[in-house]
Amino acid sequence: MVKVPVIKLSNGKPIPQLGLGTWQSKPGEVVQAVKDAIDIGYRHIDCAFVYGNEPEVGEAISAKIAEGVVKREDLFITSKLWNTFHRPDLVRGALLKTLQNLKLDYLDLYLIHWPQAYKEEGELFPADADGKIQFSDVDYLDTWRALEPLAREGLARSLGLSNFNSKQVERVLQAASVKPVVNQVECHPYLNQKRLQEFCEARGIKLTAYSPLGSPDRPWAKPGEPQLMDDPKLQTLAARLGKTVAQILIRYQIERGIIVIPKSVTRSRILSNYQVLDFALAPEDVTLIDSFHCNGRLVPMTASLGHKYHPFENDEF
Ligand SMILES: NC(=O)C1=CN([C@@H]2O[C@H](COP(=O)(O)OP(=O)(O)OC[C@H]3O[C@@H](n4cnc5c(N)ncnc54)[C@H](OP(=O)(O)O)[C@@H]3O)[C@@H](O)[C@H]2O)C=CC1
Ligand SMILES: O=C1CO[C@H](CO)[C@@H](O)[C@@H]1O
Repeated sequence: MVKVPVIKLSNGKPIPQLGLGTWQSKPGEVVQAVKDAIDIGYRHIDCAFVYGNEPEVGEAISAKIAEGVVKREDLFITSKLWNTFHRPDLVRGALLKTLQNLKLDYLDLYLIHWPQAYKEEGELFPADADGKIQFSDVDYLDTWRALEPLAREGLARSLGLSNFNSKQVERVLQAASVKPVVNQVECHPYLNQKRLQEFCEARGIKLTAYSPLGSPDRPWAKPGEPQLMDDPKLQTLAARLGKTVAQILIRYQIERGIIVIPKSVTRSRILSNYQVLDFALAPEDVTLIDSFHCNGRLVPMTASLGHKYHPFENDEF
């Protein structure tokens, strides 16, 4: 099978352009999903503490290393610092906990999951009596400065951001001595992130596309809400090319030089999502898909609207 393209990050480290997402992959399903993915050829797994399944992802990784299918150095493992651990004195412990969960001694990439912090040392979604998330005003620059020594120590080979808007990215770049190399953001045809991609790439930061299939299992989707993969224009294109809509959506990001991390716990889909390496989209098809952009954000993080660092409230991109 054709190999997944590898992108060189601005710090010289390679990242496989296609990875497996793990949000909402239940502990009982994710062990097999990650094992299947590694058997199929995936070498990049996207994790996060808040997904609640790092121990099981780690179990699958350890099993495949023990079987001799892969070596640790063949894998690219990303995880993310959750919002309740932004306070500088909590950052090291959070990373060590993630490493312990994943049974690893280093991560390839550690991201600040969101720029906005939540009240520390309690629930991961600390809510008041009315169900409103309780914020913390820790500045993400202080969080970043706490991450830098951990990268120097080798606990994370690269550092990055997630859900940071262009102004927030710039603010980190101005303060950072270890530069962020990735910004992981929602990205698919309805929200193609063209401006953010251009902005970040001009500054040595690659985008990773999350929810590339439109996250049909997102918990806040309203019943009957149209799904990206059901879009008739995409279905027509997929039929013309003899591919599935999911394959078109994944290949779209590969054509654009964006890293892409579709999630599935279904072996047949994990396989077909990987079978995107032996065909290309014509430039006019990429342009056609680009034209579907409608600022259609599917992960708006409404729970923390009003936070001074909410990335999607005040700034254009
Ligand atoms: N940094 C951040 O804030 C965020 C990061 N992420 C990351 O990005 C990953 C991907 O995004 P996510 O929101 O999960 O959504 P995706 O867009 O990857 O969609 C996942 C859903 O699509 C289904 N699916 C997968 N492949 C196919 C296929 N070939 N045909 C039909 N349906 C398919 C999956 O079902 P099934 O599993 O049942 O097969 C699942 O329901 C996450 O898992 C996570 O790792 C996501 C959101 C936010
Ligand atoms: O990665 C993510 C998916 O789930 C979380 C909510 O539970 C989001 O906050 C986050 O962006």
